[in-house]
Amino acid sequence: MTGHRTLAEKIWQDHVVRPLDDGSDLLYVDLHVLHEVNTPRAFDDLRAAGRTVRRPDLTLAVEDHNTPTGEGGREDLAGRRQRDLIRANCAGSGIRLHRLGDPDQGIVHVVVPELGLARPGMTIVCCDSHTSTLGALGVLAFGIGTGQVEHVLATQTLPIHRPDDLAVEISGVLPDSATAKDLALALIARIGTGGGRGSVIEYRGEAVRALSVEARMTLCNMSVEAGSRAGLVAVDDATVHYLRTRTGARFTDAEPRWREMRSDDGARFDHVVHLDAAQVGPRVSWGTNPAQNLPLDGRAPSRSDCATEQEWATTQRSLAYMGLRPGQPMRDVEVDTVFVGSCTNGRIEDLRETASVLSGRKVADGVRMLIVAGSAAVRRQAVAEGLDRVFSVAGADFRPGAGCSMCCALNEDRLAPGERAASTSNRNFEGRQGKGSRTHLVSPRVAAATAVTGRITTPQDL
Ligand SMILES: CC(C)[C@H](C(=O)O)[C@@H](O)C(=O)O
Ligand code: SF4
Repeated sequence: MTGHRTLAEKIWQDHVVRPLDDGSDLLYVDLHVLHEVNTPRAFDDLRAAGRTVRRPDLTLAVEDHNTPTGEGGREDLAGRRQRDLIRANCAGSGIRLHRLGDPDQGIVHVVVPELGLARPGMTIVCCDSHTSTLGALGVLAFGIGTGQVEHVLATQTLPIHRPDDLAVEISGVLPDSATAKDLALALIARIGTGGGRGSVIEYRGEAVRALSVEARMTLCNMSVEAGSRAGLVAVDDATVHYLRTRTGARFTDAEPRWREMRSDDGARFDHVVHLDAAQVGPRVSWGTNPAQNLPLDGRAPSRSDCATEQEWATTQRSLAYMGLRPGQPMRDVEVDTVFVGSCTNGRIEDLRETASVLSGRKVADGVRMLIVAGSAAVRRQAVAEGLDRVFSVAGADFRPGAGCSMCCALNEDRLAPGERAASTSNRNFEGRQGKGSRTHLVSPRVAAATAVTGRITTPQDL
C-alpha cells in the first residue's frame, strides 16, 4: 500500500492478518513478552481452554517486578508464588525465561532492546503498560491485559482497534540542564494524563533527533502516563547504530527496510501538539499523578494557580497526601530517599549521569540513596566503567540485583508510610512506592543532586 502514511500506519498495515467485523483488525504479533505479574491467569485460562502456546519461539519471559535486588534478598510470599508460576508455565510451554540470577535478567523493557530483540517495523506486545518504551526503535509496542495475553499465547495475534496518530513535534534545542525525562514531564503537564488517550504518539522534530536512543526510550516510556497506548520515534542513523551494537552483523540485510520506518512526508496525523524544547528545564512532580509536575524552581500550586474550585479541591487533596503547603518552593522539599532506576531511567546512560553528579560528592547524612540497574547487563557495564566505585564512595547503595525495585514496591524495596522519595521512575500515584509513600518524579541528574543536599536540587545548584 502506498500514499503518505504515518509510521504507526505502516507498521500496522504490515501486520493486519484480516479486518474484523467490529471495525478492529486482527494484528500479527512478532514478539510476545511476559513477566511474572499478570500472566498466571492467562496460562490457567489457556490450559482450561485446552490450548497450547502457538509460538514459544516468538515468546520471551523475564522475572523483574518481584525480584529482590539486595544481597540474599527474598521475595515475599505472593512474589514467590508468581515466580514459581512463571517458571512452571515457561518450562511447560518451551518459553525462554530470564530468571533471577540469569545474566540477561532485568526489567523487561530494558532487556528486550538490549538483546537486540526489538527491531524497526516489528509489533511487540507485553502484559505491561510501559512496553511503549520500545517505540524508540521504531517498533509498534504496547501493553495488553491478561485476557489478551491468553489470546496472543494461543494464536500469536491480537484483535485490536487502530489507535489515532498523535504527532508531538518538539522543536528547538533542549538546554544542557534538562533531559528526556524533563521533556516527558513537560509534555504530560501540558496535555494531561488523558491527553494522549486512544492514540499512538510519534515524537518528532529536531529535539527528538538530537536525543540518544536510550533517551528516546525514556520519552517513549512515559507516553502511557499521558494516556497513550504507545510512543514511536522514526528510524535514523542513531537507531541503526544502536541496533548494530546490539545485533552485530546479523541483520545487515534488513537495514534498508529499517530506514523506511518513518512517517512519509505529508502523512496526516489526527492530532498535533507542539513543544519548544528550549523552554524545558529540570522538572519535578509535586502531586499524585505524573501530570502534576512543574519546573523545579517553581512552587507547589496555590488557589491562584487553579482555574476552578474543582481543580483547587483536587490540588488540595494531592498537596495534603504529599504533605506540601500551597506555594511551598519545591527546592525546600526535603526527602528521605532517592531512587535511581526503573524502565524509565535504569539504563547505562542514566547511571552515567548519576555518577557524573555524585563524583567527588557525598550523599547527605540521613538520606538513603538506592541505585538499581535496569538489567544485569547494565549493572555489569556500570562496574566495567567504574561507576560502582563512584556510587560506593558517595555512600549510595548500588544494589547487586536488577529489576523494578522501588518503582512499584512489589518487592522488598519500599518506602515506609509518610516517607518521601525523589525517584527516577514514572508514576507518583498514592502508595506507589509503598503504603503512604510520597514520590517526586525527577531525572537521574536531579535525583543525584537531591541525594547530595537532601532536598530537591539540580546539579547547577551544587
Ligand atoms: C505490573 C504491571 C502490570 C504494571 C504495568 O502495566 O505498568 C507495572 O509495570 C507498573 O509500572 O505499574
Ligand atoms: S520499572 Fe516500574 S514502570 Fe517499569 S515495568 Fe517495572 S514496575 Fe512497571
